[in-house]
Amino acid sequence: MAIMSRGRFKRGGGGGRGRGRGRGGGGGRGNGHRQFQDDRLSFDQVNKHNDNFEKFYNTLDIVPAGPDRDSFWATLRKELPNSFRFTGSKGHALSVRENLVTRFFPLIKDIKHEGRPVELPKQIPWFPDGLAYSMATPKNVIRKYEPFKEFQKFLVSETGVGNISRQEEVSMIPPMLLDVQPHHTVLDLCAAPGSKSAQLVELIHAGEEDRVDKAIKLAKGEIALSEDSSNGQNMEDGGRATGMLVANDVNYQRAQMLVHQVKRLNSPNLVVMNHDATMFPSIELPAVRIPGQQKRGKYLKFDRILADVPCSGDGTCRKNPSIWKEWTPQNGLGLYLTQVRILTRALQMLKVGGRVVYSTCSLNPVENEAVISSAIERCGGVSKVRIVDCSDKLPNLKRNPGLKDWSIMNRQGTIYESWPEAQQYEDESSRIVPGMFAPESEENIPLEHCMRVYPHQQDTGGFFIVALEKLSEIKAKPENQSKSGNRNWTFEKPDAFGELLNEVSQEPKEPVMVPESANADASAAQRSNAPEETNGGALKRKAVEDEEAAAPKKTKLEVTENGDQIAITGEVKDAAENAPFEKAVPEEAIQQPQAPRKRRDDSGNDEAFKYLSPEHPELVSIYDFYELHPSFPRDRFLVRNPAGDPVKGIYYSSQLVRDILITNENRGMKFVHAGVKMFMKQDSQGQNICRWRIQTEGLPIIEGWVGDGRVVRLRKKSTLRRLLIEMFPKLTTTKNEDGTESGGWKDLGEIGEQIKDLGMGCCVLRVEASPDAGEDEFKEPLTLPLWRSMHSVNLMLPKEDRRAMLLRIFNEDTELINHSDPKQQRSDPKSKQEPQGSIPAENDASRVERDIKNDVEDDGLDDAAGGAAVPNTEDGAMALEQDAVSKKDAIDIKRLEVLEDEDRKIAEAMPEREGEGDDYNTTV
Ligand SMILES: C[S@@+](CC[C@H](N)C(=O)[O-])C[C@H]1O[C@@H](n2cnc3c(N)ncnc32)[C@H](O)[C@@H]1O
Repeated sequence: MAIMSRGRFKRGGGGGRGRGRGRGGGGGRGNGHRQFQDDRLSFDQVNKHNDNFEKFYNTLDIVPAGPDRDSFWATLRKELPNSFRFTGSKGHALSVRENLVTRFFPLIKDIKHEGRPVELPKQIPWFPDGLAYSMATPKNVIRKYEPFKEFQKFLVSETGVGNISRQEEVSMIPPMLLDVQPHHTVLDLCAAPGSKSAQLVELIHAGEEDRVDKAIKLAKGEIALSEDSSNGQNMEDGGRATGMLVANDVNYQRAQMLVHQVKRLNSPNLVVMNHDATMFPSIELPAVRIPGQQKRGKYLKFDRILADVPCSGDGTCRKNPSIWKEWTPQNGLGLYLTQVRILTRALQMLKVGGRVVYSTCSLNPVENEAVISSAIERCGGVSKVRIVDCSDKLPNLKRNPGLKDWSIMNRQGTIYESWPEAQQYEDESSRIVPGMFAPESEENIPLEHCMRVYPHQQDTGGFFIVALEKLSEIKAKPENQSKSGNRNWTFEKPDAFGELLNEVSQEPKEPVMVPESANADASAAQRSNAPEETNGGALKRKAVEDEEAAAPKKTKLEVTENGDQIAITGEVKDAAENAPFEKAVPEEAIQQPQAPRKRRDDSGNDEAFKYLSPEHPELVSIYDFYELHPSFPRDRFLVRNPAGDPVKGIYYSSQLVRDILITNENRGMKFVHAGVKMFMKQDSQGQNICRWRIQTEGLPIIEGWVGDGRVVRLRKKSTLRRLLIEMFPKLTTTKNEDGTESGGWKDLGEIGEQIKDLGMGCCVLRVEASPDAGEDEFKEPLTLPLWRSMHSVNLMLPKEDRRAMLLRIFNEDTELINHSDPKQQRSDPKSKQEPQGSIPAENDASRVERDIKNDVEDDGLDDAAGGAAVPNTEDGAMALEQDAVSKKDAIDIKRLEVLEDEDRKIAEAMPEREGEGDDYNTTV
């Protein structure tokens, strides 16, 4: 039986707040059958013909005429299969997969749809370890066709807790070609809605669970140093991943969706930003002292960058059939310049030796090969930027090489073979420029190393992917001197003298630097900037000035018509003014109408990120109560209010994220998310109770370092089952006639004694596992937060998560019993027995209610909690809060569904193509 692991890094937490509703979940929505028919009809009814679309790609001969081409068009006219992958550590992912195969394959095998037996999900042959599946039955059918109900429930619930990620098959390719390592600094420039960011975060945390386990055992002296055959693993920083993902999107609304998506990954190594990628600001690193010179900062360079750029998306017409009606050549032409700018900026911000993967879900060479050759030209040619030959990567992925030659179609449908031909007929206002055509042969750009994935090759959407490596420092040409911006451009061989000068000017100017202070071992940041080969190595390094450093402009506050104060960064305004064509930068990026409800500081940040001193008394009380091991880092706790006080929540981030947030404070950077919620304030009566309870989100990160005094160990499934079904089971025993005691803690199996002796407050429930587990035991470990009240104990899980776990572990759809609910207590005859001693109201209900309301408001949960009856015990209030969190998730997911499912909403979020008729460029 697969269950959630105790993973340090786990989507949805270590078994906690699963969001069992998943995007596009649809489970539980009424009216399913009618809806099901409607959706199917709309796909079938769309006219899937467009003369220009077909003429353009047939003329380009992207697929040779004959059966191949017929199959290409026929596949494009069919609905897209449903695909998903298993996530988390490999062992864990394999066990969830086993669940799919053993429990659901037999069910699916018997389903008939449209008179034919349904095909079982098939392993995607190119995806590593057989951990991704594709299923011919479209998503809509699975969502709404009654016989799939159980399978859909499984998909939704496993997606919710992060065991499964539902993602288009082709969308899984770009992150796989980035070759991400746990120490890498990674930037996802156009990240919303975030499916590739999720994959990248997983790759950064790959193997972390094992490394941290080992580091904990070492720190606690449970294994000797000699036993630690680290197998070449980097055990730096307690085995934690030292890398970072910066996930960015220019569109505020979509950046918020991105936050929602990636927040669930509970990664302390993640930052979400909201900038225009064409002029993404340079991120400053902490200053270091240079002997005899002034302090100076330097700029973060990335090991890996994903540029999954906005595109016309014609490879997605299986999912977005209205592309058939709306395709025009303008779509691709209009996006070219933005795409070149994004890729050029990516190359500037890349480390030498680092890698950019550029991808689109468009088939149009103007958005693909032309962008690659134009960006390489702008950055100094093939001696500076190399196209990586990935033909030996993902060996089972069928693909075509990139095009070496192509033609351009103008707005009227006229096709040009070359720039001189276009120049003859196109007027000054035309968008067509020399860079849109195939490069000159002297440029020697091996475009065949690009990768084209066509829909008929493995029954997917269409996709373009290429990996680029930076060979040396670059100085990008001004746009008006390059083929993407100069209509009179002609190829000139980079002259050797100019090259030399260029290289000399790029030479590191600085002597060897040393960290500013011992604490400037704060040099996660410095290590992060070390060249690829030496990363993770010495602290001493040479400073490389980022000549292309783009400083974010200071934020200016302007007042809108309705009186709201909004922040306008000069930088975004510049982006708008220099926009390659109208609407290149979404209106809302300039004047963000839905800008955050609370502007919390003057820097333009939606959020304040203030780090606490490791000696802060509240933190000290936490270390003491939870007996936190001294090896757990104490300088990475932050709060999210401008005053920097631990009022409601304490968050945790990685060291590099901390360095970056601190150094870039008040630089006009738009950080919209960072940090994992680790502790929440809980006002509790009773002495010696820590007022900070561990949050499910942060539990996997800290649980291994919590001292034995706050850990309860559970071995039996039956014990967990009881804790899942019963909320707040009483601990007080009942005296029997023969003088013995029963009930209460005595009914809690192997954890009874432990709980009885445990001081009140929050603790860690560690579910122990063994590979040769018996019937009533676990094969995989699991960790959950538990609350010990004076007279009861309770898993801190919302009801929905309890139900999802009961379903997953016990295959049970059981009613929950809430012992803190007076109504349920009345109807439960057991609860009428007089317990030993009286049970006073456990706490001051109004104070707890206020705490919870505050928490709720802090997280924007006010609506979710509104109207719910407030119970009159602390227990009940806690349950209310858990449910409120769960409802808030449901609301977020609803929002996400609306964004994803409604074409119009996506169109609004894709304003660069607004009015151009093509709104679909997401491949999720
Ligand atoms: C193809 S989608 C990205 C899909 C995403 N990588 C994923 O896997 O979920 C393109 C994204 O680029 C964003 N975008 C458009 N122009 C941008 C710009 N100039 N800078 C940054 N992001 C931009 C859009 O808002 C959109 O979310």
